[in-house]
Amino acid sequence: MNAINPTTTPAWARLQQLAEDTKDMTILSQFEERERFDRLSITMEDILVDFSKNRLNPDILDALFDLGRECKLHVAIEDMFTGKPINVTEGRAVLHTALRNPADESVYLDGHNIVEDISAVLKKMKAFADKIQNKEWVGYTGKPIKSLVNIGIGGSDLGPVMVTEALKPFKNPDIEIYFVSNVDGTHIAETLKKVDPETTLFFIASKTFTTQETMTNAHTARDWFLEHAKIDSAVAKHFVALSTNAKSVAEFGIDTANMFEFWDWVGGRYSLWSAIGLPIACTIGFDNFEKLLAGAHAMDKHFRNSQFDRNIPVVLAMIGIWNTNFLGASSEAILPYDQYMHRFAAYFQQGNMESNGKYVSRSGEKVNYTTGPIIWGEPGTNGQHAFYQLIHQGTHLIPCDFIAPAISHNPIGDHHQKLLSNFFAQTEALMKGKSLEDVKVEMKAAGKSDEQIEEIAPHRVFEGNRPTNSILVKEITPYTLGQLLAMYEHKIFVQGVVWDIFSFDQWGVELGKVLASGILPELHGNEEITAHDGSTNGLINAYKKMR
Ligand SMILES: O=P(O)(O)OC[C@H]1O[C@](O)(CO)[C@@H](O)[C@@H]1O
Repeated sequence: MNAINPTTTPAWARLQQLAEDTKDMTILSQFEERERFDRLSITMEDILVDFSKNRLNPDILDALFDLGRECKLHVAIEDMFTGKPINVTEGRAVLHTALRNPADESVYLDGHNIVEDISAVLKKMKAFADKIQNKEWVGYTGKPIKSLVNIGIGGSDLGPVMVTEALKPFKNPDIEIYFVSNVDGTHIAETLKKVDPETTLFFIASKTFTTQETMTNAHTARDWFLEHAKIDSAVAKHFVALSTNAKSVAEFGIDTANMFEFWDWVGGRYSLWSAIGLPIACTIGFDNFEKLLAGAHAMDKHFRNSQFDRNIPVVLAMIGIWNTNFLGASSEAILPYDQYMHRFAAYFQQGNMESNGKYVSRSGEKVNYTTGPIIWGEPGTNGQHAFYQLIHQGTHLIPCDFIAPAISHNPIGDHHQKLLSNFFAQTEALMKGKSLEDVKVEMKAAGKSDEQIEEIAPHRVFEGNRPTNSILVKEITPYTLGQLLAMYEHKIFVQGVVWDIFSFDQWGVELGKVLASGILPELHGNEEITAHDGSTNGLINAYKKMR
């Protein structure tokens, strides 16, 4: 992969000039072109992506796609799909896309067709998920499994949590699923209160099988289970592992026959498509899990084969780059108008920030431009009553993605129309704003005095011109959710390529882990600690006195 500093490309210089030339351009003025909505929206099957409410004109869009070309984006896309070792700092390929390939489409890595390995694990996952769903997998007292507990963190938690929540309408009503991630004992303690050892199955989900939080929770769960079951052999019926590390799985005491394997070319935050997705398959059924994979595969094909200006992930990525690097945005909000998708933003917080939160370029130098934005968000309409004030009238430019299904899984009265009226109104308000003149006219009509108008009117003005993308989905199903997830994954990938960073490692999380393992033994005794800086020593010693 060629390292290209994007700021050295002709397109970057053009975009800087365009940003200067269009600094007074309003989004609304661009709608004088009647076809703008048709031109700046893309429909793929049951998903409509409208990006017309952005500060874009045709020249800007052209320059953005040129930037992609000048950063060799087309080469990078092929490198990823064909298994080149693009995760350079860890010496690995990045092939989560192969996990959703149809079984008859080969993908070769080091001369070996990995789709065969993937199919074998999927077959094993199907057999297991079917047994859980059909109440054929029984616990040590012969009762079928009713409760699933996934113990994992980061990519071994957030994906399954988000998907099982988003697809709750497809859940088997006889099965409950719980997630334990935090090393705070409260998380496991509160979860264990809700489940019965005779009917509970634990997934120990960890790519490395070394992560402190997961291993600590896994040991606590096993101790709790054995306090009830008393016999070690019962563990086999109640613990399965989802991992790449067979040796550590065996050392923990899980029979490797109960291990569902994945591979080092699956990044943790891209792993819900692998064995890490087993809790999803057990909850919504394997058929639905396959539909999730099929939706993602459809988006993979769209991404790999569509020209840049009709390519949803590329368009979203390049708009994000425009907003970040040329308009000065430093965060992006993801706002699903779907209560079931309440963990969607949290999921892509990891996906995006662990991937593109980097200041070192692929050639090892500190970048001289902004990279990955801060990702955050909550479902609408709750967010409207919490943080939208700042999005409308704050001093930060916060581009937003609004996402909603046209059809609700809970069509009660006019709830859904009210929900969607808010979605549409918010994007309109963010674009149009409200002028001082309009505020004054409105206040006058409401009988306010000139003095009151003078004093209050400025506070009621909305500048508008705030960019949004609107993503309308016919219905949230396993298939369309798979499409949406792959869409954002590829957006992140494209941005990493243009920003010239390595999106598939996460060295930034290591230092804290190492220091914590050094501090842990220092917390055991009561002696005063002096090995650190003044603040850290002070905090440790204060903790020892307080406890
Ligand atoms: O699946 P594992 O190996 O337990 O790792 C969990 C998470 O920890 C990280 O390595 C760092 O936080 C993530 O990338 C990963 O998803």
